[in-house]
Amino acid sequence: MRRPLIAGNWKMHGSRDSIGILLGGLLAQKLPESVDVAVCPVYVHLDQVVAACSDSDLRVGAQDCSHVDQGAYTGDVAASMLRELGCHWVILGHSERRSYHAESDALIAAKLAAALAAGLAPIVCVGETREQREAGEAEAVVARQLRGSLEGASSAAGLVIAYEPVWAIGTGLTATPEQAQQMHAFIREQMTGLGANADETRILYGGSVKPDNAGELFAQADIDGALVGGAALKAEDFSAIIAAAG
Ligand SMILES: O=C[C@H](O)COP(=O)(O)O
Repeated sequence: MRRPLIAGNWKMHGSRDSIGILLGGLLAQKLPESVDVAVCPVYVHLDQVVAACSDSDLRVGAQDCSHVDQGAYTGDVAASMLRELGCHWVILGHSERRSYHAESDALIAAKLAAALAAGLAPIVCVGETREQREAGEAEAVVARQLRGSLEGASSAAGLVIAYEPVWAIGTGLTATPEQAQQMHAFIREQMTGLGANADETRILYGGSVKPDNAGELFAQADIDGALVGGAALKAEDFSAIIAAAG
C-alpha cells in the first residue's frame, strides 16, 4: 500500500510576509495522518518555512539542487547544504528547469545522485509537451526521460516520480483521470524494467491539480498523490487537495 504524497511547489512566488500567511493557514489545519505533505519554497525562504514547520508533520523541500557537493559553482546550492538547512525533499528535473535552464537527463541524473548522497528524498519530474503528445510520442519521451534521469538510481529507496505533462502545467488543462492513469501505469511498468520495486514507488501527477479534480485523479490505481503548483499557493485549496488524498 503506497502512502499518498501531496507536495506543493511554490515555484518563484511569494515574499516572507505572504508565505507567513500561507503557512499560518496551512498549519491551522489538521493534516490527515494517512497523507505525507510537503511544501517547496524558493531557496531564500527555506529557513523561514523549515522553522515554521518544525513542530508539524509538514515537510519541506527545495525546488532543485546542484549536481556537485562543493566547489566553484556560482549560484548553485548543494544538496548537503539543503539537508543541513532541514530540507527533506528536493524536486529535480521539473519541466521549467528542463526548458528554461536546458537541463538534460544526464544533468538531472547527476543531481539525483548528489541528492541521494546527501540524504534528500528526490521527486524526479518527467512529462511530454503538447506537440510530443499530438505526435504520439508521449510514452517514448517519458520512457527516455526516466532512463536518462534515473541512470544508476532507479531502485533508490524512497525515490518519487512526478508525471507532469507540460501542456497541463499552469494552463488549467488537466490530463483526464484516464490519460493520467494510463501514463502512470506505463511509468510503473518502466520502473520495473529499470530495476525498481515499482509497486512501492510513488508516482505523483502534476498539472493543474485543483480541489475539484483531485478526487477523481487520486481514485486512479496508479496515482499516488500530486505535485501541485498554483493551487498550493492558497491554503484553502491546498488543504482541500490534501483532504482528497486522505
Ligand atoms: O510543480 C508543479 C507543476 O508544475 C504543476 O503546476 P500547476 O499546478 O500550477 O499546473
